[in-house]
Amino acid sequence: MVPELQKATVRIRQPERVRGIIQALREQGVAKLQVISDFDMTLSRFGCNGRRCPTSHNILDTSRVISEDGKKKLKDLLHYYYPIEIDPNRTLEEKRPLMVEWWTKAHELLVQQKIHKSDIAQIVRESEAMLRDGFKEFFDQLHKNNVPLFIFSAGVGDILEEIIRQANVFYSNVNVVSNYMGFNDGGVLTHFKGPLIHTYNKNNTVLQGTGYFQQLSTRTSIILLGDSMGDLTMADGVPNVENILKIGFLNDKVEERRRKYLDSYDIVLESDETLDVVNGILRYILTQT
Ligand SMILES: Nc1ccn([C@@H]2O[C@H](COP(=O)(O)O)[C@@H](O)[C@H]2O)c(=O)n1
Repeated sequence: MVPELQKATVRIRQPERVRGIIQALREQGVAKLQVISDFDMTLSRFGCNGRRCPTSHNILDTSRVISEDGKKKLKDLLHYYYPIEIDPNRTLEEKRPLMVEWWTKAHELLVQQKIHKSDIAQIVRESEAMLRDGFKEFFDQLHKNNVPLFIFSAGVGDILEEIIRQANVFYSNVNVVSNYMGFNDGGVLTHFKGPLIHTYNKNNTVLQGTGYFQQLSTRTSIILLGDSMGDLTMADGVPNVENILKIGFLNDKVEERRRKYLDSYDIVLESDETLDVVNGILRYILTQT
């Protein structure tokens, strides 16, 4: 069916169920399909040559437009809050207020840096941002088949859009909801536009008023791509879901988090820096029989 599912990085708790969902997605056809994806560490790489790749926040935090003092403070926040974000022993209820705290403090520090809108393209060009191997085939397949791709990100929208633009895959079928920067008339960052999106509120509550999923009410087949427990709720606002395939990238603390990921995602990809499996599934679904 999908040869890529034999890769050593693939783990599936219920293979028969997964086969059934993939078959149903194919039978329902391309006209009913939409893809909902996280960005950081899902469409972008987690690591490269033994080093961590930056998130959209990290790209900004470590860039030349941030003062040394600002960089230190942002790094301290990361070192304090990231272990909390990925801690498998804390509940989502415990994590939520702490994530709001992290994002709020980080955004306040960024606003103090007087970042210019016109610097963003260069900041991204100079960064180590990397999309996962196979990204071109992924974006191209969806675009050619008019399949909507909804990127739901707790990162920085302006940065991630620029990454996708510089990779030449920001096609008309791509829609992004994320934390966007607000600039004054002089092009200087003054605030982040609301509602604040963090790892654990990626659901309908922050999509109120966008009408995005309502416009796609005939797209009842879903492929969801994520890398955290928070990403599992990204499709909650989609009306009348018929079939949903949840694919999770397990990037960090693999052994500790494996059980939770296997219980929550249909397919778990362990330390896999590619989109091979996703592309294989899309090829199978999008191939007309
Ligand atoms: N100041 C921050 C805040 C968050 N992050 C990381 O960005 C990721 C974005 O969230 P997604 O759920 O959309 O992937 C998140 O995993 C945080 O670790 C950051 O680096 N700096």
